[in-house]
Amino acid sequence: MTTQIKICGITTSEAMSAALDAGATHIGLVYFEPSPRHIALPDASRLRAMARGRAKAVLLLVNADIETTSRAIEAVKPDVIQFHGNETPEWCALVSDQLKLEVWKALGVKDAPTLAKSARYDGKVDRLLFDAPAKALPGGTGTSFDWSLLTEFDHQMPWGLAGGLTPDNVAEAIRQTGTGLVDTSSGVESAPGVKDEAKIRAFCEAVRAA
Ligand SMILES: O=C(O)c1ccccc1NCC(=O)[C@H](O)[C@H](O)COP(=O)(O)O
Repeated sequence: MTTQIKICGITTSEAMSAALDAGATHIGLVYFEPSPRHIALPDASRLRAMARGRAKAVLLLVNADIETTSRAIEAVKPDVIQFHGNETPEWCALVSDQLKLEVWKALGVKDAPTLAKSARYDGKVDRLLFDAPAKALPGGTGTSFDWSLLTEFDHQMPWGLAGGLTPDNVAEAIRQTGTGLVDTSSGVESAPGVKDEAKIRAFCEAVRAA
């Protein structure tokens, strides 16, 4: 099975071109001001247009209110909304039903009980994205969690793996977890928020070789 690749936190057309040319299947655009990867809506819309027909555009929001959520979706017209805060299953389902968008929910995995709680989202979202627990920010932390928790988990719905993935460890992550989608941000950067085109290429090559 081909592993899907999400390169998250794209903020420039150069990084977008590098990710698309390297074969990313999903591009993440972060709309969350505290993040070093935050992007204004007009820029997100312009980058989103570059991805059209080549990769799915994933718009990330964190605990955004209804007005912000609607405004961001209207401006960017993403293929997928990724909720990366404390959004409830009911909120995710509402957005999915009303806006007819693919909805993902990211969850920070601390231990087996926190993973078990992800069942609340079964049937309410299209995919769960298992990430490292929040630090100063809820995502883009550059840290991994204990992948063995996933191998023991009874997955009931599509899911992906995020958190500290790099060109050097992604093959092992795929081997250990059997994930069908990997997501990286810090692991393909030279500094927080600055994407490194060579690392993007290396990451995608490592996934295909896994
Ligand atoms: O990337 C961010 O700055 C960010 C900030 C707030 C919420 C989510 C954020 N990123 C979400 C992602 O999907 C990242 O790719 C994921 O958390 C993995 O990040 P990393 O560990 O840096 O590879």
